[in-house]
Amino acid sequence: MATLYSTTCRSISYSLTPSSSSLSINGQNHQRLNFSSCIAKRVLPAKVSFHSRRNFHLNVVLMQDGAVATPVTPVENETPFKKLKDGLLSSVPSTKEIKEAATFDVNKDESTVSITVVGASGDLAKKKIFPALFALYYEGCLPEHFTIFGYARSKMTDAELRNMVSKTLTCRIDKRENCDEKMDQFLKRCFYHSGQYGSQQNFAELDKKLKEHEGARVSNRLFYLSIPPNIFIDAVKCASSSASSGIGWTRVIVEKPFGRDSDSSAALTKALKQYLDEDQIFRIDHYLGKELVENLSVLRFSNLIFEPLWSRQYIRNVQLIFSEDFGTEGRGGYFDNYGIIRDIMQNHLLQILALFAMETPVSLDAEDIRNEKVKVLRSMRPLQLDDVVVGQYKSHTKGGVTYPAYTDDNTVPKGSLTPTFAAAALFIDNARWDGVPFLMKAGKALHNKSAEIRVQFRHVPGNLYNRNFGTDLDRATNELVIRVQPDEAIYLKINNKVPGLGMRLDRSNLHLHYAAR
Ligand SMILES: NC(=O)C1=CN([C@@H]2O[C@H](COP(=O)(O)OP(=O)(O)OC[C@H]3O[C@@H](n4cnc5c(N)ncnc54)[C@H](OP(=O)(O)O)[C@@H]3O)[C@@H](O)[C@H]2O)C=CC1
Ligand SMILES: O=C1O[C@H](COP(=O)(O)O)[C@@H](O)[C@H](O)[C@H]1O
Repeated sequence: MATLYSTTCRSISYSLTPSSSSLSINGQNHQRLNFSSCIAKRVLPAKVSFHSRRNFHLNVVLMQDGAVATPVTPVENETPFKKLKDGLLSSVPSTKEIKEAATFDVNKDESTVSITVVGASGDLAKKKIFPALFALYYEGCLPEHFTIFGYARSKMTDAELRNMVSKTLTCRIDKRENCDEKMDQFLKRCFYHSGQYGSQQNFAELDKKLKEHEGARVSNRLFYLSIPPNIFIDAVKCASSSASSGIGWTRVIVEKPFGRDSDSSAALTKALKQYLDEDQIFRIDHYLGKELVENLSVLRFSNLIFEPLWSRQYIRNVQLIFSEDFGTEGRGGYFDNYGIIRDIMQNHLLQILALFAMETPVSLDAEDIRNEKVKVLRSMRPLQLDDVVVGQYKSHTKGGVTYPAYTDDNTVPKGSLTPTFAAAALFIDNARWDGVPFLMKAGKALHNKSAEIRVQFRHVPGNLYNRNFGTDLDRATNELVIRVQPDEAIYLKINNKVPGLGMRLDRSNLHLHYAAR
């Protein structure tokens, strides 16, 4: 049993059992969660964009859990690769295309790419960025001449960085050939420089080291900001003044959250633009690169059976669910300033919602998709406090192991009221979705790690078979489940006759299980 408080800090009770949980929003039981005990499969983000002196752009999207890094305004001299397709699978260049383009773009020019992971000692760098860079390397999609630098305040040698990174590298599931050898080669290309994020001198030292590796080649530089947002500007200022490339491009990948609210987001953009042009800034949301999120639009727009059902006429509610089975674990310095709504809902879940609910875009071009997403967002009703529940995880003991409360984390201020759990009912006031609740639920330190989209369809009116189910109408509702992670799957719950004599019905799953493909 966890105690939650609402946004006005009223105490309410929320019961959570290992197999399911039920949450009441607006007096209705909208939420049904099935927590399975699947083991989380680590996933990798990456979308790196290279740009040569000839202004040839290459957006490399390779990872099963890749991120979509998008400059907001289009860049001149666009090639087909430049147009990011905002998470649509069919729009992403194949590995072969990427390799060919990488060879054409970078190697022919004998240019080099230096990737600096700013905040290399942190969670994101360890869990996602280095593994993603290795996966790019493994697939042969990094240019011949590249160097990776970790940059953070922590004191570390190159060898210590390599040791840290090596613990998180994995080979992609189906390709293990030469993996150890490739890892060794990759690690040899990784270096570390310790420095403060606001120190011009420390970035100038980094610049010197980068130059040693780049030699006389055209040097393109990418800075990946894997740091808490409050130090983005310091780092960008120093990187652009003291460590940007003299004769190649310099680009910066910025992680979410892009501010705490509309004003701070605008202020962040304004501040970034003091040092960078818009086409140097790549904002990233790694959920858009997850396989099943990419597949969402394919599922909708290339299967005639789904699109006609995709509206208030047939859909009762849509649930967007994120849960993690671990807490902040030392990330409190960042997390406590943001909370679960800004950490997960406002970006990852909202992007999925927009992709789910948008009208058919004119084309798969990024601008066209963005336009449709914007329409969805503009049609959304401002969230009412009564439609939100927030909570914070407490300490509990399970199987003899005691798990800490959020406020037990040393990096979390004592007495913090920052929510680590939130559930909200959102509404899109347009012709397609009027009255359909989009239920978001996100939490840390819950029973399992998973991310799902659940689409619950309406009851069959006057269902002939009602009595075969008794009065439990929920049991008879069709449900489409898109399991983003772990163990990616799409399944449709249907009612079915139990084979044999008589007329007994049960629920069956029409299943697309990725692991079995
Ligand atoms: N973790 C994740 O899975 C994801 C994170 N993100 C985003 O990535 C960014 C980084 O996240 P994450 O890696 O989790 O963050 P961390 O809290 O792990 O911070 C990264 C590094 O930044 C430095 N740092 C931390 N706090 C401060 C501070 N107050 N002042 C100066 N330096 C600090 C630390 O390095 P040192 O002390 O060595 O300098 C730390 O190792 C955030 O914007 C987050 O939203 C996005 C998607 C997923
Ligand atoms: O953006 C974030 O995402 C991670 C979860 O990402 P996943 O790909 O592992 O599901 C989350 O842990 C982190 O708090 C948040 O900043």
